[in-house]
Amino acid sequence: MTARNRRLLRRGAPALGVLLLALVPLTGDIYYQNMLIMTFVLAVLASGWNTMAGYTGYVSLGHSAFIGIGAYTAGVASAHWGVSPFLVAPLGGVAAALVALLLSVVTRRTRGPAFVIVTFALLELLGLTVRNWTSVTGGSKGLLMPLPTWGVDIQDWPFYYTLLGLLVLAVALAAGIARTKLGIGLVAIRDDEDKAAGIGISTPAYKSLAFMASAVLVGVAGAVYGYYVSFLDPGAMFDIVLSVEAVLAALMGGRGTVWGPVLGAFILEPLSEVTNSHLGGSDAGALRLVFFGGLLLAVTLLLPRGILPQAAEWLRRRRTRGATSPVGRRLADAELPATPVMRPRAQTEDTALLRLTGVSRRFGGLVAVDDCGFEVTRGSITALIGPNGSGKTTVFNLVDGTYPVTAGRIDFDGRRIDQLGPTRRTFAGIGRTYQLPRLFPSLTVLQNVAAACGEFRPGNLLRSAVSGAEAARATELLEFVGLGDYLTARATDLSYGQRKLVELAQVLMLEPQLILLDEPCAGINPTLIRRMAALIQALNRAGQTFLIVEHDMNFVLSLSDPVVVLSRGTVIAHGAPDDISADEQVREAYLGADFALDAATAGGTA
Ligand SMILES: Nc1ncnc2c1ncn2[C@@H]1O[C@H](COP(=O)(O)OP(=O)(O)OP(=O)(O)O)[C@@H](O)[C@H]1O
Repeated sequence: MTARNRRLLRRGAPALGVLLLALVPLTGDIYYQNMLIMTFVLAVLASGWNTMAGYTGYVSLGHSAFIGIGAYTAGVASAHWGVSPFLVAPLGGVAAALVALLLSVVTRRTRGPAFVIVTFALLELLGLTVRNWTSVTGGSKGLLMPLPTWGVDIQDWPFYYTLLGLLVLAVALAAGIARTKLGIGLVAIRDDEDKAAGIGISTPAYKSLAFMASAVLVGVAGAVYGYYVSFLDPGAMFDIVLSVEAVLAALMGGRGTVWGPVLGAFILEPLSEVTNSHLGGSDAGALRLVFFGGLLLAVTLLLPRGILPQAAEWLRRRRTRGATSPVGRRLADAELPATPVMRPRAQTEDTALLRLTGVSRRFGGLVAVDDCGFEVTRGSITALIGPNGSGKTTVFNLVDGTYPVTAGRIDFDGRRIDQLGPTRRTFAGIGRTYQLPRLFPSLTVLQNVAAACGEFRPGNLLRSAVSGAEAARATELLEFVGLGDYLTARATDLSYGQRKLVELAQVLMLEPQLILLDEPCAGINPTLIRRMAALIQALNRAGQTFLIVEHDMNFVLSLSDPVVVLSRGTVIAHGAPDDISADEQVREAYLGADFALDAATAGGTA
């Protein structure tokens, strides 16, 4: 299929689907009309859940709480003001979004299973509140909604078309988010939240926006749904089964995709109807829960990625069958392209860009860094070397804000930074790579680089994820590190060494003043080591400051000046490479008595 036909199909199929759905009520079949109304509610709920769990990675088991919030907000408001619930339905969306905002603030440091439990608790808490706030909500007796004001001849059409409209909006919102910088940031958070914070993604703001987006339309749909069922019962409005169905729909169709949750809802709701009509008696509720729990288990085991991603993978394999992957090609030992121009930053008078003074870090009884102090001069390539476990990576983690210091202070560019969070240190001008590269596996190489942001500009969040000057810059940086041919490759398809180069390009995207490189040569082949050395030198000639941790002594001693040596978390030597390699204490603690610098293999840099 040509790209044009694919585009046509992508736009035409949804339009045709909406048109067909719009025609259903005209057939006059009440059974299917009601089934579709419930399907729309589930699809909006599943789509909202997907924005929180599929895009952002925060799995909620209480998402149906937003249905209840919307329904009760509209029910109480319409009773109070004596107006149609349709008119106050948007208030249901506002209330749901505000609760979602509160949830994002309360759970700022809560991840994984703890977050799941919080969302379940939220659902229970709201149900309890509604049950006990009798004067406003009617308590356990429930709340009667006003009767519809239209004639029986048009049946439930107003509910049907409003919910269909909400479903279209939900899909448009999910698709819109996926295309923006916000969306790419959410996927980065899902893949590796700490790393995302380290490349300048303001995770609290992104998560708050995502949570609100995941709740707002669910709240409006809840208001319409409440009016449709005509009676608000706390048990039904804050029902865990509805949450489980939404999770199941999204997982079945494809978590993290735009259409997966909708597809899942259109499969699941008819199934639910069947179980409803066949599972009667007093145990019907429990049996349905067991049925959907079992289905959830089956989907997780048999279709872990969901129908749409699995189908897309199958198509991709078919398309690329027999083709050789460009990713396996050896990087040429070619000339480097021109060094990218870095944005000049205002500088202070201080010649030391980074200064650690009396810094210590304990992990329980273990002192990983002990009264450590050294400076990184502007424009230098400073090496930080020392035996395994001497505290080098911990120093990096203290400088970039991954860990707080136990004692001492860290100054960067003339100001104290040890109280700042990781993202603010990134904005201050510190960029960092990792011993084991940490790229976002769900993003392409270009997206990985473009996701990095050196400052927070709220206006940017709704801009296209990878476009304009930013895309051009990310491409330029990838070409500079030698990976211009791999822009659309998945980060996970690259070799280990190539990932290290992408991570360097990602850091350069931040236009940092200081780059911390954690073992840039570990596990990569000699060609890439030479390329890495050439890149570092070219960037340094253009004014870039580096602090490098590395065990390849030929590489690091030929590249750096000065060299700082750590042993047991303390600086034991500091000086020029020749002095360091001749230092008795350093030889004894790290280099070995017979150490000699091999200029011929020194990263090709000698
Ligand atoms: N999060 C942590 N919790 C507990 N102990 C830690 C933690 N991080 C580091 N350590 C300990 O701190 C000490 C220093 O570790 P660190 O990784 O900083 O050493 P390193 O010099 O980078 O070692 P290598 O050269 O092997 O990478 C080690 O004993 C390590 O086990």
